[in-house]
Amino acid sequence: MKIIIDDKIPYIKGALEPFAEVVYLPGSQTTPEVVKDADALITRTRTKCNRQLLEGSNVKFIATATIGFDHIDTEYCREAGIKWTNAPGCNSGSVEQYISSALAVLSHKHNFSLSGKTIGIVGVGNVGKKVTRIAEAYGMKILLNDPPRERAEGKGDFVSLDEILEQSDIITLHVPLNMTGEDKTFHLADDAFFAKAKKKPFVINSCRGEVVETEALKKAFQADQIAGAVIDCWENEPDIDRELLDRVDIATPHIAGYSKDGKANGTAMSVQAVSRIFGLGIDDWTCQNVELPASTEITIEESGKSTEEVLKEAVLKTYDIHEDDKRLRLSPESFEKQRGDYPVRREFPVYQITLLNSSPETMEQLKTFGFKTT
Ligand SMILES: NC(=O)C1=CN([C@@H]2O[C@H](COP(=O)(O)OP(=O)(O)OC[C@H]3O[C@@H](n4cnc5c(N)ncnc54)[C@H](O)[C@@H]3O)[C@@H](O)[C@H]2O)C=CC1
Ligand SMILES: O=C(O)C(=O)[C@H](O)COP(=O)(O)O
Repeated sequence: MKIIIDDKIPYIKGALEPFAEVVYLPGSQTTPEVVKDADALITRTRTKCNRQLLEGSNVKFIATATIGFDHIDTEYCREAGIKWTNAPGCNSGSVEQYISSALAVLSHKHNFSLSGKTIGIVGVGNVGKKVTRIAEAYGMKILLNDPPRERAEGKGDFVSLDEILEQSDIITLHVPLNMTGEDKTFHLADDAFFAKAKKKPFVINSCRGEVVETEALKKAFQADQIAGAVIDCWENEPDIDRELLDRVDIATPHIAGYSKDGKANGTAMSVQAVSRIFGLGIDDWTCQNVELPASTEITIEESGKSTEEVLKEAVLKTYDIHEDDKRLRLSPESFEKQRGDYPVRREFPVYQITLLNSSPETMEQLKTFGFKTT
């Protein structure tokens, strides 16, 4: 058996070598010639798994170590009898941390409290649910939009996209990239979307670049329809629009999901999937030696601070989104390299917080974020 693995997938070396010939390659070098005699691919968003790559090959199974699977032509795979899987939820905690940090930085930069502001969450799956949790802890009012869930589960608390646009101070997008169909999300944020945004909101896109139409977003800035934007996912990555880069509040190179925890989950889920499909007997394989930051202990003095201030301080001590923003602005041409060389980031549950002069309410909300507390 031969398995081709993207060489930017961490912690995987040695896992499959006892069962197969394993070849590690950059996503860009995963060509039709290379995959011709492979049985399985373990891949990332950078490899388009379509007819052009796969036709006439031996590939029977593709595991992508990511949540999104818009790089897999699922219709072609069905026709060709190629099974595939993604890694649902693997880095949703990382995106939650990214949004927590982005909200903290926006509120500092524009001098407003998150508490009492209305956040519209579009797409309420693994990521959207976690963002709901942290937004509630910050004291925000929540509006949820998810038509597929609404159809399946009933109206419940869901609202229309128009209501989100009319009432939100901040809108954050967490939908998959759907190119067509009833739930199309390609250019979901277009001219009409921004024209309906009544409260001049901040817009956050950490799902897929193509969900927001770049020209429409630039026009929305010019027309003063939005207060600002946070962009992690861009159209035409890695060749991103420089004018947009200059306009947005926070710009990052598609790294919202790049905590080590998220990467390790994606790797483990992919290895386990290959094991199940080919009967390798390592269905419970997990990653070893996931790096920790220099310190996982945080001490915060609560006196004189609101719960929101303490939460923002705690979040920024684990992950300050400014660092990613600075690197991208300094060197937008090295977008892909910055992703490949991404520093160690760990999610909230690895951190122990000591809160001095603590209030029960703040302790409770720190726990909601997933911190260990004393
Ligand atoms: N920037 C990054 O590093 C990362 C980006 N992502 C992106 O975020 C997306 C969401 O991730 P998850 O929440 O884990 O996925 P998920 O599949 O758990 O949830 C997506 C939700 O969006 C809903 N949805 C689908 N079409 C919709 C529409 N037209 N309008 C409103 N809601 C709609 C679905 O019903 C579902 O509840 C992924 O598909 C991926 O593209 C995910 C992880 C990391
Ligand atoms: O999981 C997803 O979906 C993502 O967008 C990933 O964080 C992207 O990771 P790469 O596959 O591009 O490394």
